[in-house]
Amino acid sequence: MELGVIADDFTGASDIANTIAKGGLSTVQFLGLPDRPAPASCQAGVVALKSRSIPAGDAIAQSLQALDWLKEQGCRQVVFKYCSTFDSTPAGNIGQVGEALAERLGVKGVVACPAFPTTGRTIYQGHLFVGDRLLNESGMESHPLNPMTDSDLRRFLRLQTADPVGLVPWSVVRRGGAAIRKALDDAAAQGETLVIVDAVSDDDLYAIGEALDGVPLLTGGSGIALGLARNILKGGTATAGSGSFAPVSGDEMILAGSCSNATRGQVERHAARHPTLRIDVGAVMDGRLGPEDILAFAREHRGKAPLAYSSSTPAEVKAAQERHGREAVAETLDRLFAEAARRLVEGGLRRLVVAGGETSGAVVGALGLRSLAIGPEIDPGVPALSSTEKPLALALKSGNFGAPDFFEKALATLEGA
Ligand SMILES: Nc1ncnc2c1ncn2[C@@H]1O[C@H](COP(=O)(O)OP(=O)(O)O)[C@@H](O)[C@H]1O
Ligand SMILES: O=C(O)[C@@H](O)C(=O)COP(=O)(O)O
Repeated sequence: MELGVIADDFTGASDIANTIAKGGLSTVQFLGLPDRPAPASCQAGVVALKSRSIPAGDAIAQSLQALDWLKEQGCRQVVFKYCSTFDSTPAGNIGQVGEALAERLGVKGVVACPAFPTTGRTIYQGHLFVGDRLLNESGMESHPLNPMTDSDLRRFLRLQTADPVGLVPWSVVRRGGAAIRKALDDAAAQGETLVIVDAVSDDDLYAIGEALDGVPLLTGGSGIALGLARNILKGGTATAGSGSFAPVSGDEMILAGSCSNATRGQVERHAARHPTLRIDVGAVMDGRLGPEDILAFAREHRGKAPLAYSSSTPAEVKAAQERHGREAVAETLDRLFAEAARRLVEGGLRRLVVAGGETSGAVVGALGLRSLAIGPEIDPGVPALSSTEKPLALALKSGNFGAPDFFEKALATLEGA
C-alpha cells in the first residue's frame, strides 16, 4: 500500500476513495479499523472511522491505531480526511487528531485544507466559502451536530489545537509547489503544527499536491488528494490500478438521516415520483415508530425506489432537540436506521442508498461489512460502492452532496445502468 487515509466519517471516506480511485490507484475503503492485512492489490487504503462527533480522546486513540495499521501496510504518506465544511466543534476533533498524528510522525507545518472547488468549497485568506456564501451563512450554521458559525478556519481551528495555526495565503499558493513547500517549512520553523492553505480551484490543489509529494502527513477534504495519485504514479513506484466494483441488481431502499440542504431538496424531488415514509422524530422517541414500520413500508413498495427519511428543516430539528436532547435524538435515529438496514439486508436487500455521514456510519456499522470496492462516480464526491463480501451495492452520500435527482441516479448506477 502506497497511500493511506484516515477518514473521520464513512461518507467522507468514500468521497476521498473516489478521488484517489479516479486518480488511478487501486483503492479499498475499510470500514472501521481493519483486523487483518490489506489485500496485496490495494495501492491506497481508506480507513473509515466514525470519529467526527465522539470525544476527542477517543478520536485520537482510534486515529493513531489506524495510523499504525496503515504504516504496517507500508504506507509512506497518510492523509487525515475531514469534511469540506470543516465539521467540528470547539471540543474537536480536527485539531486534536491532526496534532496527535503530526506528533506521532514527528512533523510540523502540516497542511490543513478542506477545499473542494467542484462542490463549491473554496478557501481564501483562511476563510471557507460554500459557493458564494461564507461557511457560517451557508446553511451549515444550522447543522444538527456541529453548527458551523465561524468561517475563519485559522481562528476556529485554534480553539482545537495546542500549537498556533498558520496560513499559506493564495498569493503564495498561486506561485506554485516550491513556494508552498517553503511556506510550510517556514510555518514548521515557527512552531505551527497545522497550517490552513488557501485553494480556490483544482489547479491550486494540484500545486499543493506537488508541494506535498512524499510528505508523511496531509490533512483536509477529498480535494487535498487530487494530486497524490499522480505523484505516486509518476514516481514509478506503482502502476495505475483498477477497481473491482461489482454492480448488483435486486431490491432497493433509500434511507436519509441528513438534514442538510441538498438532502432535503433530493427528498422533495424523489417524493414527487416515488413512495416515501416520513419518519416523525417524536413518534420514534415515544416508541410509536420503529424499524418494523420501515420494513413494512419497504415490503409494500418493493421495486419502486422507496425512501424513508427523517430529514427536517432547521426549525423542526431545533424543536426535536429541545424536547428530547440533541444526543438522544441522534442516537435513537442512528439506531433506527441501523436496525432497519440490518434487517433489510438480512431479508435480501441488494441496493442501499444512505444520505448523511453519521447515518451512513451507523448503518454500515450494523451491516458488519469489512471493506468496500470503489465504483463509478454518481455525483461529485459520491462513488458507487460494493461489498467485497456479499452481493450488496451501496451509495453513502454526504449530506450536502449530489444533484436533486441523486437518489434515482444512484440506484441506477448501483446496478450498473
Ligand atoms: N428530524 C431530525 N431532528 C433532529 N435530528 C435529526 C433529525 N433527522 C436526523 N437527525 C440527526 O442529524 C444528524 C445528521 O447527521 P448526518 O447523518 O451526518 O448528516 P449530514 O451528512 O447532513 O451531516 C444525525 O445525527 C441524525 O440522527
Ligand atoms: O468533505 C466532505 O464534504 C464530505 O466528504 C464529508 O465528509 C461530508 O460529511 P457529511 O455531510 O456529514 O456526510
